[in-house]
Amino acid sequence: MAKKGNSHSWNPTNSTRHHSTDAPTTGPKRDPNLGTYDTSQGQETAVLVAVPDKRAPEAQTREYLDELEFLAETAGAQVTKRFVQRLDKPDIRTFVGEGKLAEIKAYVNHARISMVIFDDELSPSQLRNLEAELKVKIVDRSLLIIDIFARRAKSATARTQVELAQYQYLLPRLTGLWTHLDKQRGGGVSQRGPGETEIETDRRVVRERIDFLKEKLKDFDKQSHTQRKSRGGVIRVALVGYTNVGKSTIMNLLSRSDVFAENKLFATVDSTVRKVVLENVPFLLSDTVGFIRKLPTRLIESFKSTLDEIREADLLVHVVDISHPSFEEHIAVVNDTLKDINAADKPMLLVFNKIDQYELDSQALKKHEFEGMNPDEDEIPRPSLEQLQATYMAKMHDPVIFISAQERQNIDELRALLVRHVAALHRQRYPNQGVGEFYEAE
Ligand SMILES: Nc1nc2c(ncn2[C@@H]2O[C@H](COP(=O)(O)OP(=O)(O)OP(=O)(O)O)[C@@H](O)[C@H]2O)c(=O)[nH]1
Ligand SMILES: [Mg+2]
Repeated sequence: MAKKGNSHSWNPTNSTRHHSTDAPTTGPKRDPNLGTYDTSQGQETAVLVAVPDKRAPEAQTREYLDELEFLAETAGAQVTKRFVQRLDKPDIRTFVGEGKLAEIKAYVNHARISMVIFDDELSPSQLRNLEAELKVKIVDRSLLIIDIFARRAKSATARTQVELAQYQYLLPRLTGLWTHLDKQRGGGVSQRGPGETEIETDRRVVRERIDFLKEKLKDFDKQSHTQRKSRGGVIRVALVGYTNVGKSTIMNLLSRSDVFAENKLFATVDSTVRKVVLENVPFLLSDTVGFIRKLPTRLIESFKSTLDEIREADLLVHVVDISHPSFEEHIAVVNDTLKDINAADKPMLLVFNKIDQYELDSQALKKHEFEGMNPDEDEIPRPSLEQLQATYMAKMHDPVIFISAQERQNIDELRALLVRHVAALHRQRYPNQGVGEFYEAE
């Protein structure tokens, strides 16, 4: 069953930021092992900063920031303000321009904000400059996502993968922070500041840890490869999709299991595999980590073992949240990520989920229009669910189905669709074995 709205306090143990010799008197506690800080002290207050392209539509900018705010909330931070500056490209030194930075600084000081979150990955030097200027925690999109993953990862493999991503994020950022500290102490550029040796030591420690974690993951890979081989003879289906679209809810529905599902981003980080038998047709169903726009590449790389589940699947079930205004972009992000991990040319079923929510939202919009309130003038009128279905049935190459996992709408049709495709794949792959045989032999 889906658990809605569970709130957990954020408590990542290994947040890889804020490397500094001078521990602040208030704020996050320093991890003595690596000089990193735990960013989970109580409820954090945060502001969001985005630098959209000058031509980006207003509605898109708002949605990107909504998503960043959702990520921040998932990580336990309360967002109190958003700053947007339209530029051709972000400022190379401080991401935003001088004027905007002064505006952010004034607000951060006045409202006693503890963290500034940027909707992009910052370069090590941007990070250092912003930290020197704003004197609060600077978090970029990559770090925010890595921190959420750190909180969610449960299995040994997922935890090792997250730790690898954390150290890889940290490594290029060690220098910057030290140089900044040296300058504060009055050390000139030509002068070798104190800490020069320490940073080399730190770098070495981090590199060694990265090597160690990579080796450890290789061992896990070997183990899971053997495990997967022993599952031979049965078709493997993977649920894929953008984060928070309902993959785990569908997994629970189909396999009658109890996988953690909730209205937060990245509820699932570990992949789960269940054996499902529908109408005597057995297959393995795996629930996987959701995708998101601008997923840090290093995170994808370090999550290789988890993504193998997708790469080795015979059939992908691509779940889409049709009630989300950006669902089309989400489809594109998922398809691009599948390409990145070499899993794009697999047979796919498209499941448009949350039709109940789509209808609810449409009714609410109509009511607004009727009452003469139209808050979004740049918004294009919504097609009806029937119109959408017709469009997508005609437009997509893959089979399409519209469901509500929560309200159990069209679930029998989804099961029938799955059975048909799994049985066909089974006959193709194992021509000498009857579809039910594997199951019966067990
Ligand atoms: N209205 C509505 N909500 C749904 C439906 N299916 C799932 N949800 C809700 O959507 C939220 C996310 O569902 P999950 O199943 O956790 O989504 P997920 O794709 O596994 O998410 P991640 O693991 O975070 O990538 C939960 O609050 C679900 O209860 C649906 O058909 N309609
Ligand atoms: Mg999930």
